[in-house]
Amino acid sequence: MSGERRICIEGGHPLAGTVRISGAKNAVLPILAASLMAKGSCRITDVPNLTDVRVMLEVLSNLGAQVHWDEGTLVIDATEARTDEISADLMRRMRASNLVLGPLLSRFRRVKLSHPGGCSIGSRPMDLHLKGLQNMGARFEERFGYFEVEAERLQGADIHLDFPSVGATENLMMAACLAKGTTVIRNAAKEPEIIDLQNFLNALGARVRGAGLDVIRIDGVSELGGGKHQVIPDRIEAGTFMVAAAITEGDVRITNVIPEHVEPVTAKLREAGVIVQEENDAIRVIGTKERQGIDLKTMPYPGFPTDMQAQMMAFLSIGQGTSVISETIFENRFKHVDELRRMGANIRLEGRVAIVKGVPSLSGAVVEATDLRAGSALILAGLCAENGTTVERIHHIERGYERLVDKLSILGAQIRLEETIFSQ
Ligand SMILES: CC(=O)N[C@H]1[C@@H](OP(=O)(O)OP(=O)(O)OC[C@H]2O[C@@H](n3ccc(=O)[nH]c3=O)[C@H](O)[C@@H]2O)O[C@H](CO)[C@@H](O)[C@@H]1O
Ligand SMILES: C=C(OP(=O)(O)O)C(=O)O
Repeated sequence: MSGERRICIEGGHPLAGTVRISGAKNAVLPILAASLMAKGSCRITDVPNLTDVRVMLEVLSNLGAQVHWDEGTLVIDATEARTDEISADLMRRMRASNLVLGPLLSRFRRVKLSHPGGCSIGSRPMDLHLKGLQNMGARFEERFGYFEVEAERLQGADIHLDFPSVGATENLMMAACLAKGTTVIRNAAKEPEIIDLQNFLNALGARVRGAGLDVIRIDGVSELGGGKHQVIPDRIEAGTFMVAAAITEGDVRITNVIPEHVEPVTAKLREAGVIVQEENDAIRVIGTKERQGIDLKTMPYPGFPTDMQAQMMAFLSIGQGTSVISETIFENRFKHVDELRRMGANIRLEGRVAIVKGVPSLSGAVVEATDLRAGSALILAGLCAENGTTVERIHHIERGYERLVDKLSILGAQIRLEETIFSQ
């Protein structure tokens, strides 16, 4: 038996009410990888139930970590963990599986993992991760699609990243925790998830400072123990709900948000005519008919996040203005354009720039989620389209949104999950 899941939406219902944001996927994944370095029990709360989290937990269990997960609280004890080959299948299922490289190398001095490969948004090489580890004394070989990386105890080093890569910053920060001496990472990524990782590592006894700035310093320690940590709210899920309120001309209060983390989205929605009211840890978004075309360019934090580009494009597809969207982070992150066109959007691509000419309305169609955020953009388009929309290949969406269909239903969306079972 095999099944095919899809999401069906009847558009045209303004969203209203309150929605709570889950813990951040991009914060919890490096935190789970980091827990492999701890000798002791780690208690992590606000862990979202996502496919990517489940895959990472499978990786941890296969490496001998004890994992207990109950209602958003995870207890992980990796005291008895060992280094082992990580199956190509697990590596393929989740890009962020490459985040175990730094922790395993640092603790066990040897690691073998298959290349996580590219994905539909770009080739996603790991050269910056490996170059940084080489600076710390690691040697690596790439054979038959596997990386074999080895080191004596890693040595602190002065590392300048050519680009503020999120994953490379995280891998090097984690590797440096158990290294001998001090590591300095310059031109580091400044995303909020990097600060969350620093807080987790320090709760385990690491000595990391500077996360959120260009330069991060890590004084190596000989061992990490257990600790407690609450994962920060997911700024991309929050941004997606902000656009959901705007695109349906609804009125939604979004709780468990750090407003500063979604500031780039807030600024662009306001520029486009949406009302956004900030509270301490909540945001209220009120959509209006007065939509303006805007220009936006994806940039490393605190610039506009690439992970919100597709959702904003769906929003800007409707209205009177023309918008210009430049994607500077990933070379192939416009796959949603063809699908939005199927729904009547008027979008022209010129290399890494999309020119979006607003249309009065979109019409429902059968469309395909080509990646995680492309999928959420199509759901947003479906929420305001005339007639019904069916979004297929939703396993991409389930990688990064916890209970998306339920949360949208509670806000008044006419949306349901459908499963067709085929017998073979
Ligand atoms: C699990 C997680 O946190 N994923 C996020 C993380 O991905 P990820 O950590 O993979 O993103 P990076 O910041 O590393 O990648 C950004 C750019 O740098 C390039 N690059 C990266 C590393 C390297 O060694 N060489 C290289 O050329 C990539 O191909 C890409 O073009 O940050 C991205 C950029 O904000 C987000 O879209 C992803 O949601
Ligand atoms: C690209 C994303 O994630 P990942 O790096 O896990 O593929 C994303 O969250 O939009």
